[in-house]
Formats: sequence, C-alpha cells, structure tokens
Amino acid sequence: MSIERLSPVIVALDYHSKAEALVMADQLDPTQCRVKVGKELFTLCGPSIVEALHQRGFEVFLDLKFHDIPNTTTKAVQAAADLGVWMVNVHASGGRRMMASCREGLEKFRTPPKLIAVTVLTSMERQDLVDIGLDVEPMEHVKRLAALTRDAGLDGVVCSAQEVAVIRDICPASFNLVTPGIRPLSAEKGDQKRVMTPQEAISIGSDYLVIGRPITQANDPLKSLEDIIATLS
Ligand SMILES: O=C(O)c1cc(=O)[nH]c(=O)n1[C@@H]1O[C@H](COP(=O)(O)O)[C@@H](O)[C@H]1O
Repeated sequence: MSIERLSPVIVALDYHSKAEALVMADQLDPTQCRVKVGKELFTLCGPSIVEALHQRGFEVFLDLKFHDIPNTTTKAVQAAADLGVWMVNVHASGGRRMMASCREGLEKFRTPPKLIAVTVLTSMERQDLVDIGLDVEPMEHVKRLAALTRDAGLDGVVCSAQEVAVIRDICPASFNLVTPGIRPLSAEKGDQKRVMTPQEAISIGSDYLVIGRPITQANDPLKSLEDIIATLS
C-alpha cells in the first residue's frame, strides 16, 4: 500500500533543537505519517534536519511560509526543491504573480515538491482580519485566496478544515487541501481558533491533516498517532 493511502497525517515537529526533533521522529513510523519542519526548527538547524529525516525514511513538508517579492520567493522554493522535500509553502497573500513565478521556477525539477499556499492562518478569526484591514469573514477570504492559488496553478492550499467544503466547490478534486488546526475532542485548542476533529476533517474532504501538539505532547506519541489514524477509516 502506498503512503498516500496509508495515512493523511503530517506530524508538526515544532522543536527547539535537532536532538529533540529526532527523538520524536524516532518514536514515529515513516509508513504511518509524514513530518513537517517549520520556522523554529529550520532556523536553528538548517538543511541538516531535513537530511536526517530523509535518512530515517520520512517525507518532509518544509513549512517556511515564504512571503516576499516574486524573485526572492521563487529562489526560496527552488532551494527547497534542491533539498528534496515533498511539500513547500508560500503565503497566498503574496499574490498571483508571486505564486505563478514560484510554480514556473519549479518546472525545471524532475520531481518538484508540491507547492501550496497558506490562505488564512488557523489561529485567526474575524477580529484578527478586521485588525489588518480586512472586514470579511475568514471563510470568504479563504475562498478568495484559494481561487487565486488555483488560478496561479499551485497544487493546493493550507486552510482550516472548516473551509474545505467551500473550497471543494470551486477547485478541482486534484487540488490538495492541507488542514492544520486539527484537534481530537479531548485535546486542548491552545492558540488555534478554527479547529475540527481528525475524523470530521477527513469526512468533509481534507487531503492532509497537520497535527502537532496532540501527538508530540502525548505521553505515547505513536499510540496517539495510531489512535487518530484508527478514527479515520
Ligand atoms: O502552514 C501550516 O502548517 C500552518 C498553517 C496554519 O494556518 N495553521 C497552523 O497551525 N499551521 C502549522 O500547523 C502546526 C499546528 O500545530 P498544532 O497546533 O500543535 O497541532 C504548526 O506547526 C503551525 O505552524
């Protein structure tokens, strides 16, 4: 069975050192999940953490949420492709030209990473958008940015599972919907606002579930991962 069919779970390795991240990775199983390397870990460790995870058999989502001018962002996603990562992301609010330039920049790679765009962070709610001058519901803004991402030719978006149904209506089935803000019923929400359980997220059409603390802060992370996967079938 391919890993695509085995598990949609991407475990967020949000750690402050390579050693801590690898202790967690060594408790997980690369046939049951992928892993995500974000800003904290990559800023501290650089490419060596990606190499160490590849050596252990994990596919890596490099979550650096690039947001810059087209030239800079394109060079950044090309650097991610040089590292051989499975997925990389930019901010959709960087705009159509920036996203299209990134997509074109990956065309020269034989097996480019999936290129996806963050819509509205799952930690944000309506008032956070008002604060930055956007007097809209998160759902509406996510829909607009997902359409822009689709038109720029990217592989998908990061959104909350609460927006999946609306995006599915306007994007092709091949458009990947990657959803953080996933919380089993028993888990703390923490700083996440737009949340959903793993089971609900999959039933509504999420392709990938990004899950950090509910797995990495569990007493038995592998059991927590397996318990979550068991709820998905
Ligand atoms: O791009 C992301 O992965 C991301 C986008 C978003 O809108 N919300 C969000 O939480 N994330 C990431 O997903 C992970 C969620 O972790 P937990 O809240 O611990 O499950 C973190 O590493 C976040 O950086």
